[in-house]
Amino acid sequence: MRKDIRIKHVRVTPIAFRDGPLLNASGIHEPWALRSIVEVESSDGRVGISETYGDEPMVRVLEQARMLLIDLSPFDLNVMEERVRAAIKPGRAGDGSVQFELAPGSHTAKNADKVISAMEVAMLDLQGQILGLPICDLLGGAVRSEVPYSAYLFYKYAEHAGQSYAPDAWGEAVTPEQIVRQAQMMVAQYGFKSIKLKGGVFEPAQEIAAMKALRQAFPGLPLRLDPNANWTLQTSIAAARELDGLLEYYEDPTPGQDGMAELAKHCRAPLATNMCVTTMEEFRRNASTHAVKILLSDHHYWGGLRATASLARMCSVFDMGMSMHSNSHLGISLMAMTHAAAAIPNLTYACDTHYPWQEEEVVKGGRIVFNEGAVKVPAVPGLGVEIDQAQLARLHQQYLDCGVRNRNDLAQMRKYDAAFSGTSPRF
Ligand SMILES: O=C([O-])[C@@H](O)[C@@H](O)[C@H](O)[C@@H](O)C(=O)[O-]
Ligand SMILES: [Mg+2]
Repeated sequence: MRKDIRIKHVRVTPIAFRDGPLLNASGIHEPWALRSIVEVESSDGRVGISETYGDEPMVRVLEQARMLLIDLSPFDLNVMEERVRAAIKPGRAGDGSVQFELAPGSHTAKNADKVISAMEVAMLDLQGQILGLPICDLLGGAVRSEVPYSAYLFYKYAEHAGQSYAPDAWGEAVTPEQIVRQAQMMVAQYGFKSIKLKGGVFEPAQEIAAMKALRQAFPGLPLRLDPNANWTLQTSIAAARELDGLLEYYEDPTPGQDGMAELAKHCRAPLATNMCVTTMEEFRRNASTHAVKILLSDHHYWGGLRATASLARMCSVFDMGMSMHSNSHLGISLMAMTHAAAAIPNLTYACDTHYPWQEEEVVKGGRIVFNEGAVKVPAVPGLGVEIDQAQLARLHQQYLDCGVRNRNDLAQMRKYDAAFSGTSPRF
């Protein structure tokens, strides 16, 4: 009987994989990106999986939450959620964790939502396997057969300071010409149909020039710019004038909802965020000003795939569009994102993904294939990917060896420039 199936083991394995020297408002990516892989094993021998943040405080709360699932049915999502909310509390200031602004995974305030998300995806994977249905069917069914992603461009150096492995194939990207070359490589390899540039790194004039160069090189493609709130309101207004007519959306140029609301008065491009609407309280506030028109969801910190679908309904009630945010991730996250996006009708913007920046994989069969910039929604039961145990062991060994335990782009940047302030907004 399906009802008798129970969860018997939950395993959490932190991993580290190679990541490029990608620049952002806070600094630069370290040579190793961290993730946690969760395996939930049922009494009938199936294993449901998920992928989430790998910073030390996150690994700690996942370890704490693990036992809460034992003897639950994989269908007991609500009980799992109640148990996690009762047991997992937000971290405290000064508890040693790095509250890194650009990586919501390091924010211990969202501990319960992050844990619920990780457990929910693995339990949905089990449910799908038991019922013989893909996860998107458990979310109400796919409204699209493939999920479009966007080319996510980064300013970057050619190699890491003190690099211990061979540099990636993307090369340096600092000038507008190099950014265009990066876009051409990425579009040629993945077929993306829209482009996002991670900004907030260099003088705004340089980033505006890069956007204009991208427009020239890709006349028909939607373009987005995300300075991660590293521009003042004045800079953002001036840049909006320069970029008028060029942006599909203008993502988090300036900090806070008040700044974004003021900017909205001077700017025709819709404003988007994954920074100033990250909680229900912030959602309510934005609903009253309607400053931000597009929300970048992220199931990893919004409480899971079902919570993301509910968030999408709220977006439609308040006449907001929906897109999707990402951090460095591998194929298990990519497939969870794909199921969610397939089942959310109003997620109409191509989703973000860092996937092209990752060379390593933890799933069987190697890297997930993109066709014309999109990932095919799996029709097989569950998530549609399985763990390659040999790769998991290898990436876990890298975690043990690499020494990184909390993402810290600021500290990494100071290895290149000891005087780097990291203050924001910087321009
Ligand atoms: O990976 C990065 O450097 C990004 O800047 C990431 O940390 C952000 O969370 C993200 O991609 C964003 O859209 O703000
Ligand atoms: Mg963003």
